[in-house]
Amino acid sequence: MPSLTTTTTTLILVAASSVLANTALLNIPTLLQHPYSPQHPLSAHAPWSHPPHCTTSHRLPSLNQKFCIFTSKTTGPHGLSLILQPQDAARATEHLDDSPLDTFLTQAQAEKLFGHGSESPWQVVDMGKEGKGMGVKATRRIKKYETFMLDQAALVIAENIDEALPPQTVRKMMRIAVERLRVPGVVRGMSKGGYEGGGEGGGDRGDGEGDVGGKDGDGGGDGGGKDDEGRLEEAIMKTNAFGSTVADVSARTLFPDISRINHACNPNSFVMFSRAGVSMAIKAYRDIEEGEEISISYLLLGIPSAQRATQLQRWGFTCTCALCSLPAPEKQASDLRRVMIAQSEEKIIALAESGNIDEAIALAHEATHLIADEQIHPMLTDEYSMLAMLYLEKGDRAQAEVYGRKAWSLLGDLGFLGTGDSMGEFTLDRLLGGIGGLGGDGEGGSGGKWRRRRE
Ligand SMILES: C[S@@+](CC[C@H](N)C(=O)[O-])C[C@H]1O[C@@H](n2cnc3c(N)ncnc32)[C@H](O)[C@@H]1O
Repeated sequence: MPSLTTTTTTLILVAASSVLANTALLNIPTLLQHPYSPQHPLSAHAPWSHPPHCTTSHRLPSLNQKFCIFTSKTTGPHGLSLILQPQDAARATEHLDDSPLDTFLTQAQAEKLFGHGSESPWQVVDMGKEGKGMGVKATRRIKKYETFMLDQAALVIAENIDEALPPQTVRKMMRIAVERLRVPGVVRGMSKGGYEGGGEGGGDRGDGEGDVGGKDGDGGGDGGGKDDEGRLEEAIMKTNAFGSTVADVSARTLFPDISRINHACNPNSFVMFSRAGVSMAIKAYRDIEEGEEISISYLLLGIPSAQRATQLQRWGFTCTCALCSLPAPEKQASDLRRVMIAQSEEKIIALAESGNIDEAIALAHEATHLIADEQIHPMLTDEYSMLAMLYLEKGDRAQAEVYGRKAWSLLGDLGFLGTGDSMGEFTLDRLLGGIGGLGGDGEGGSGGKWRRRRE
C-alpha cells in the first residue's frame, strides 16, 4: 500500500524530544483544545470514547490476531481512531497526549504561530487548472527553517492488517474508525477535493456510535456490510496517508491538513514526525513567498528522474515539478549528479576502510558541491558528518570540529536536535556519539567502523 515517506537520509541523531510546558501561557489554539485525557469523563471504556470494535484473523500466519478500533474523540482537533492490536493500542496510550506545540515549537515560535492576533500562515486551496486537486498555499512570507504548520493524526492503521484480514473487513473497519471521529467529514471530504467542515457526526453516515456496538472480542470476521463499504476511506488512505511508526508498529497515518500538501521533487518544505508518530509538523527548507504553493517530497530526496517517475506512479500522477520539467540535457546532467552523490557514500567508506583518507576527504568535498548544485542541502548533514570523521581519522581535529559544527548546525536547523534549550551545545563527541556507527577513532580503517547506522 503506497504511503508518503519522510524525505531525509541524514544521520539522525535525536528526534525532537523536548517537552516545554508552554501551552498554559498561550491563547490555546483549536489544535489543542481537546487534549487526550486518560480519565475520559464520558466513557465507560476509558481511555477510549467508544467500545473497541474488534475483529480476529482467521488467516495463517496471523491466526487469532485481534485488531480493534480504538477511538478517542477528544484527542486532537478531529478525534483519533487507531486500528491496532490491543497490546499496541495500550502502548500507544502513553504517547497520545504528545502535543505538537510542545514537541515542535519553542514558546516564542508557538506565540508567533498561534498567539493573539496571529493568522494561519497557510491555507488549503483548490489548485484549479494545475490538475492537482487541492493544495496548500502560504498566506504570508515564511522564513527558511520556520515551523509553520502542525497537525495531529485522525486515523492510524497497522501496516500488517492487510495480511491478517480480508480487504472488505479492513475497509469496513476504516469506515467505522472514521465514523467514530468527532469530525468524520474532515476525512471524508478529502476524496471530494475539498473539506467543507464536518462537525459532530458530519459526513453522510452519521456518527456511528450506536451503529457498530462492537464489543471487545466480537470476532466479527467479515461481518455484514456491503462489499463497497469503506471504499471511500480506503481510497483516501491510499493517496493521503503517511507511513509512520506508532507505538513501535509500522502504520499508515492520516493527517487531515498536512495530507493536502502536494509533491515537488525539490520541495520548499519537509515533514517532521513527533516521537509518538501521531503529531506532525511542516518546516520550510527555504524562504517561501506569500501565495507560493507549499510542497514536500513524497520520495527520498536526491533520486534520479526515472526512479522518481516510477515511484510517483503509486500516487497516480505524472510529475510536472520544476525538476521533472527540465529540458532533456539538463535533466540528464541532474540525474548524473544524483547518481554520483548516491555512489559517493560507498566509495568514501571503501577509501576510508582501506586507509586512503585524503582521497576519501576529496571525494566527500566533491559530493558537497554536487549536493549544492542539486539544491538538496539537507543531504549535506551526511557529508559534513563524514568529513568530521575523516578529518579526525587524519588527525586534523581543527578541521573535524569545523565540519562537525556544520553538521550540528544543519541538523539543528532541520529540527533533528529538538527545540530551544533541549538542542544542547555542539561538541564533536556528542555529534560522533550520536552518529554511532561511523568510525574515526584515529586508528586507521578497519572492522566496518565507517558503516553508518541508518534510521
Ligand atoms: C497527499 S494528496 C495531496 C492533496 C491532494 N491534491 C488533494 O486534493 O487532497 C496526493 C495526491 O495529490 C495529487 N498530487 C500531489 N502532488 C502532485 C503533483 N505534483 N502534480 C499533480 N498531482 C499531484 C495526486 O493526485 C496525489 O495522488
